[in-house]
Amino acid sequence: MDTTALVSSDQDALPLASTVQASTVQASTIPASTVHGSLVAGSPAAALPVPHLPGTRHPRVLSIAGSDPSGGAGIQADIKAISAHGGYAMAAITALTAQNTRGVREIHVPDVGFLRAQLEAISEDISIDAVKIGMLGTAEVMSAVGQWLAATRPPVVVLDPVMVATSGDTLMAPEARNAMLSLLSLAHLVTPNIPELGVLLGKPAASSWDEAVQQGKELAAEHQIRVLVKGGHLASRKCPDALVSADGTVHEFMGTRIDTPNTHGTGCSLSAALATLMPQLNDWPRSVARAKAWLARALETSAELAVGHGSGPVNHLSELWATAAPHADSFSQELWADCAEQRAAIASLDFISELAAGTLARRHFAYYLAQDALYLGTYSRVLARASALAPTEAEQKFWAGGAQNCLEVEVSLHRDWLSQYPLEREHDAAGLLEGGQGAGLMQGPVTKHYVDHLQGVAFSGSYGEVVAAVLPCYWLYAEVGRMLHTEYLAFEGEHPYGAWLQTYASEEFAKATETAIAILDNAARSGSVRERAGMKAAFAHSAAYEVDFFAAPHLHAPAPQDTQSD
Ligand SMILES: Nc1ncnc2c1ncn2[C@@H]1O[C@H](COP(=O)(O)OP(=O)(O)OP(=O)(O)O)[C@@H](O)[C@H]1O
Ligand SMILES: Cc1ncc(CO)c(N)n1
Repeated sequence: MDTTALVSSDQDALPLASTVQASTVQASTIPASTVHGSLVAGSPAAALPVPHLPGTRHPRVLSIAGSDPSGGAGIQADIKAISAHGGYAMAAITALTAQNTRGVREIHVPDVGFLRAQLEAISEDISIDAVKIGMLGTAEVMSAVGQWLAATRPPVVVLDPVMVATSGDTLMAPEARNAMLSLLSLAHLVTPNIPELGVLLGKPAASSWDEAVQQGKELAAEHQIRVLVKGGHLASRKCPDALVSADGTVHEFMGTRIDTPNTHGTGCSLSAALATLMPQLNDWPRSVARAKAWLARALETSAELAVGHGSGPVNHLSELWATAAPHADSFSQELWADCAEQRAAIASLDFISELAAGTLARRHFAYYLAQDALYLGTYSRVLARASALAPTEAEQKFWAGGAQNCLEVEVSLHRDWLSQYPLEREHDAAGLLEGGQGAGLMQGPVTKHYVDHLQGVAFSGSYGEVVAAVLPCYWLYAEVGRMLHTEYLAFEGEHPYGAWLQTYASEEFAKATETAIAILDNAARSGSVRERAGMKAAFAHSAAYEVDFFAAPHLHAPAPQDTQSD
């Protein structure tokens, strides 16, 4: 065949990698099936009984199509569309194309014997619930696929008679038309676009929707097949499709044309989606309605992908990503990166370096302990609020456990530490300390602002926001703990704050932090854009207060008194 026929005229400077041989499917070469009972070669698949539902939640769908390395059409699109609909995707490659969003440059059709080997390897081992057929390219390939279909008789076969790419480049040798016609009756559904419909009928392409539906009826009647006429190529604001049965019944699906250049692979994606939906729904009109609605969403959100400079791909996985956002797992990482400045600020605080070196003044340490005890009382209540808002029992328990721990740590701070590191006496006299063991300590300004912020979020924030507000206390504390513990281990001699620093090395606390981070990511994943913004703000405020909290002892601790050791 004329190899230039496979590529567009504006690409003809680029050679084809292989010379493609034409051959025609001979009806006599298609063996009668022994797989599905009494079916015989050539009996129109559309007239066959309704396919059985698969014995798995994930229909095993085979795409027999060409490869589009840019990922928007061909087997790459099919795999995404099948996966998007819950199917298990398989792919036997008929041809390799060198194409992008602008056009097709080269086509290489491997030895057809190898395609046969691929198909046989699959069907000899795996129960196939549906087959989607895309680019076949040559008559020889069509013949091989026809023979395999006739022998295997998959319960659902959707044939997209690919002839021309969205870019206008040719994907089927013109002389392969007859071979394509021979394949039609082996499919349960044939999905031509308007130009392909014309070619199959040997007529000019329809110039109106009514004419296209009329042509669909002619093709369905002539071959006794079910046809989905696609309106993507109409020059209209509407984008209808029509399901036409062999008996002439027409089921129209109205659609609004989505204003986007990203229509590369719409036909591939639609037919792969149909092949996956049909084994699940067992109803063609319902399958078409579902696939069309999905494709509309994939077209609407296609710009998000920002792939290429021509006609880009549709966003096959947009629905999946809306609930399992691609960046959701890294939302926590984003927050972590956003608070790099705060982390650096904490690391360079005198409080931290002096604590690590053992030179921290007792009064600074005492102030820190007292404020921590005060803080934990409120923090515990905010964790209890997270528990109340939690969507799952596991998360409810996690936060409730955290709330209880805080109270226990608060008690131990008073019992074990504040008694050893009491605040200055005249501050006690000034009312900063009321009662023994530091009960009724007065909140310093930072503690007050921090707990006000936490309480504000707890009062009016969403679950995600409450989680984001409480997370810096876990995460930054764990980070400070890791840092201090490393320094403590390297300390020579007896560290004056050794007993305290050892408590920082808690494995359990590190685990709890990981869980809290995972919960945050989960909440971010199911949250709206607005909620995620709220979460960011809540986290950033808390992170800033964490810095202030560690800085506070040097700024707000009572001045040293003559009798106090310092
Ligand atoms: N801009 C659009 N807005 C909404 N739906 C569209 C748009 N373009 C195509 N479609 C839909 O996409 C599906 C494929 O139609 P189309 O006629 O474009 O097939 P095709 O030419 O085989 O596709 P391909 O681009 O893969 O060659 C149909 O359901 C059609 O209605
Ligand atoms: C491989 C391949 N199949 C089909 C199409 C039709 O969109 C394409 N562009 N590329």
